[in-house]
Amino acid sequence: MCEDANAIPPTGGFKEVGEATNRNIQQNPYGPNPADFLSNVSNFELIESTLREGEQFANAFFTTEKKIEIAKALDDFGVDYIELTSPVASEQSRKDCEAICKLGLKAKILTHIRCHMDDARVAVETGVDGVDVVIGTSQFLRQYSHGKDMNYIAQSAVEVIEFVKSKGIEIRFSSEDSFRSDIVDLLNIYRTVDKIGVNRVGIADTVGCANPRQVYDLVRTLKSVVSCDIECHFHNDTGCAIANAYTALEGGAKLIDVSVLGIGERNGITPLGGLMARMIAADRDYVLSKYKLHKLRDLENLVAEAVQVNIPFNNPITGFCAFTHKAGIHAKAILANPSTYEILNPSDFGLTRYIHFANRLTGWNAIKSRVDQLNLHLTDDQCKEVTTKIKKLGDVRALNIDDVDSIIKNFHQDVSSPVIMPSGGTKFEDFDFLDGDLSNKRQHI
Ligand SMILES: CC(=O)SCCNC(=O)CCNC(=O)[C@H](O)C(C)(C)COP(=O)(O)OP(=O)(O)OC[C@H]1O[C@@H](n2cnc3c(N)ncnc32)[C@H](O)[C@@H]1OP(=O)(O)O
Ligand SMILES: O=C(O)CCC(=O)C(=O)O
Ligand SMILES: [Zn+2]
Repeated sequence: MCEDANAIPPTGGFKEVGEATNRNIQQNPYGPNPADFLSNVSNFELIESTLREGEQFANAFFTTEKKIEIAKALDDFGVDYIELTSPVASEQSRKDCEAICKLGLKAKILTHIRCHMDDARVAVETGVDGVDVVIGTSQFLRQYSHGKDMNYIAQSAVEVIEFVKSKGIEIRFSSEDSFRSDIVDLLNIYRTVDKIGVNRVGIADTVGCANPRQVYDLVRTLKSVVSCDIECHFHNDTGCAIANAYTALEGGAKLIDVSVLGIGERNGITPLGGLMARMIAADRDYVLSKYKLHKLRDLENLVAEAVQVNIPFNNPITGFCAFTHKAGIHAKAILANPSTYEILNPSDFGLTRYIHFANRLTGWNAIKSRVDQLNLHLTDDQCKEVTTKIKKLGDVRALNIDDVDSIIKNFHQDVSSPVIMPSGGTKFEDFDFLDGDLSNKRQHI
């Protein structure tokens, strides 16, 4: 049976291509597409917004101490930027921003403000490394939020950007609700702010309406009119936040906004963990060189506890069954080579895989590996026979690991010292020992 995930060759499961030389070239089919010549899939950065967008999550209330703990954990994980709530949101928000700036973290600290000089004046005094400025450009927001036209937006953007730049700190300009904004308006405003030396421009899918093709097209178009970096922010209302982030990088965006578990307004934004899952499939070396992935689970637990939610069962990487294999066909192949049914290697995240064999979908290969683990000796035919018994009980009720182990041990005992019945047959005590809870049904391999 397979030892652990470290036994998988790093390129396990990938196609070998290239016959021109004697060497076979290993190519990752899930990596950057050479046709995306502007792609930043292997060169992306993270703007971590748990302490800004995440604070807008319905359940979030972060004390100063909790913010500091989260900021330190994010920094330790290796995020490039940490974005904080606007210092004009409240007195405590400003003080917290100043306190986090004083921590001396490796990550650059940003604060997020409206496109207004009143906010900018406060922001630059907090000690941040950069300011993220945003203003709505869609008809909806222009009419119902701030009520300003594109000329006014351009003027105030230039004023705020020049002011922040004069303080020697980074400045990003973003249009809110970009995907429901007029493309000509968007390109004009981005061209204007790029000309005056903004560090980054941002695209925001504020309502989560965009799909990956729209994202790719907008990023590619924007890339052709600005020379600065492009940052993207995706809400997850229609379930595209991770896919949109990936496609944005393919199109040439450089920075992606994320939050731990995706917490944010409504159902949130691109989750840090989910994006890590996507990116490690694309470029494992790059991701491992930058981010301490084995800290992900603790980081998610920290934030989940702070905002009083559970880690979703189907969360990428850290969902309780993210590396659990159940059906017999899967289990057999996984035991032979985990790459058969895993695109991610759990050991990259400090995690382990499991075979769930205590159920009626199990197969004799999984049971045989359990027999081996129990240090018992049964022939293949005997393993098949005991598997039939396990499946039979599995048809009656949910099983746990003790159920299966008891069936195996009894079977083993009987075949080792058979009870001779009057008819000359062999009797097995089948299921009379079965009891216990239904937890712990998994076999760790
Ligand atoms: C999509 C996003 O997530 S953007 C980030 C959202 N973040 C926040 O809202 C931070 C927390 N917010 C707050 O604490 C408050 O909303 C504050 C302090 C920013 C403003 O509070 P108030 O002055 O009481 O205004 P209120 O919240 O009711 O309305 C927002 C105001 O900002 C204006 N505004 C909204 N967006 C922008 C913008 N991008 N640039 C400039 N002004 C804006 C609105 O016109 C409105 O102004 P009004 O006073 O003329 O009505
Ligand atoms: O500043 C940004 O780019 C995004 C702001 C935001 O949270 C949003 O538009 O959803
Ligand atoms: Zn948002």
